Amino acid sequence: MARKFFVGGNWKCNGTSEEVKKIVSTLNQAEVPSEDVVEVVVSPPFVFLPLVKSVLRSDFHVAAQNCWVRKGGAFTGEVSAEMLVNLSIPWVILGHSERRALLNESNDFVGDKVAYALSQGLKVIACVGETLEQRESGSTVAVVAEQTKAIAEKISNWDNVVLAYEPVWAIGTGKVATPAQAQEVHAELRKWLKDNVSAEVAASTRIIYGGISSLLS
Ligand SMILES: O=C(CO)COP(=O)(O)O
Repeated sequence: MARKFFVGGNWKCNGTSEEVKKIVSTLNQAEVPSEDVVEVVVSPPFVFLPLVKSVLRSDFHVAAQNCWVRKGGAFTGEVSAEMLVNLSIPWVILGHSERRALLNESNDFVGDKVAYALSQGLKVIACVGETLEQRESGSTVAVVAEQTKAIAEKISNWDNVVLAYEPVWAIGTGKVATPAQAQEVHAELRKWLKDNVSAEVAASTRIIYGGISSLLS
């Protein structure tokens, strides 16, 4: 079966409620192919999730940008997977490079988060990607494979996972990966899934690119 296209917008830690409403109103007027062809998901900061969900067209969906690694409780400042499910937030981004780098989220921790979020019924956009230093030293494939392995070891069903290849050097830097550079790593990730998970998972898992596209430059 063909993989459905997936387009996501990560709004990061930006926006006011007025700005958020404006962006949603623009998105609501956009002409895009039907939901059967392309899934469109936007990811506002936590506090705007209910607002965005209430005004966003019904064929587009929302994603949280993070969630806690296990059941909620005494974890000040965190938001649990259960809370997202309770508010019918279908998606969550996990393992974003900004959180890996700035908040020291390890491969293991991200793997645990992905497993827990999936166990609660969330769909996960799991991010992997190498730094510029890692790319220049030739370890891109090893780095993304290690990050993917930490997830693969903890989950048994990939149906609700979208793998996002987001090279750190192309995130928020204005630098862009060429389509060929993105495709090369996507192919390696698909091969990794085939060799280490299964041919079915390799064929069905959507792998997307994150970072400013060279198509936009
Ligand atoms: O982080 C991103 C997607 O998750 C993309 O970031 P930029 O658009 O800032 O490069």
